[in-house]
Amino acid sequence: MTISFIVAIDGPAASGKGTLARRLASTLGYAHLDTGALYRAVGLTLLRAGHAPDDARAAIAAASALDAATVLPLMNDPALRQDAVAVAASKVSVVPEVRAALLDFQRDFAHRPPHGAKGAVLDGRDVGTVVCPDAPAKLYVTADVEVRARRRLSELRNTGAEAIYEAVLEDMKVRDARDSQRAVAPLKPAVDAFLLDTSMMDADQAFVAAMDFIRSRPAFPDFH
Ligand SMILES: Nc1ncnc2c1ncn2[C@@H]1O[C@H](COP(=O)(O)OP(=O)(O)O)[C@@H](O)[C@H]1O
Ligand SMILES: Nc1ccn([C@@H]2O[C@H](COP(=O)(O)OP(=O)(O)O)[C@@H](O)[C@H]2O)c(=O)n1
Repeated sequence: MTISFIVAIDGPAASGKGTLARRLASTLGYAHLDTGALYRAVGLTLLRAGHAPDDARAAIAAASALDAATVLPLMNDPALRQDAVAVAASKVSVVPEVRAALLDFQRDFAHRPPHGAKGAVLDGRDVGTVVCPDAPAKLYVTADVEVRARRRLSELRNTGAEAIYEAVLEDMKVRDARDSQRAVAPLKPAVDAFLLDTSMMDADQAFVAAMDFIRSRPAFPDFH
């Protein structure tokens, strides 16, 4: 059985992880998992059931109830991209049992990617540090918070949402702080991660830099 080549991409909100991960996965023929969507799915489930996102018991129950059949339809729900759901995700994700309930799904995806893919690209906050600490290619994608807020602002406005820069910036700072200061699986670069600051890079430049890094990894199987 061939070993799945795992690419772990972590970083704060709107740094460009998802854009990069999707493009790397399609170029390499690998499967892609947006791990944030799992936490968003838990947050959205709570909001829709009328629970507060900091209701740990409800969050644990929702995370434990998620399986491939229930999470996949949620992953494509446009409501997942709302900022209120990102905030809810950030609140449920501080609960250790929520993280534990989602861990096997992420690891199974990475090590046995669907459709017989030869590798997997996972993006999130703790992929290179907790989910797949042995991943042969780890990237930490970041950008100045003002740059990220402007990117998230245009992303939200493109979905028709009313968004104000100052509010998006403030929300992002609060969420980044919660993600990096939490006791369990805090957001931080793995010691062996390639640091990619996209503040002055467009998506193409970030992609080229990431591909160069991945190709340089000793375990990277040539692909044609
Ligand atoms: N390098 C980049 N330069 C400019 N805009 C970018 C870049 N990477 C992504 N974007 C845009 O910024 C927004 C957030 O990117 P995304 O990949 O969703 O970030 P993340 O997954 O880290 O939250 C999206 O609208 C995306 O098109
Ligand atoms: N591996 C992950 C991915 C997301 N998350 C949480 O889920 C929230 C939403 O993640 P996301 O990747 O969808 O958020 P953006 O980076 O797209 O803004 C994050 O703010 C984290 O609090 C996490 O704790 N661990």
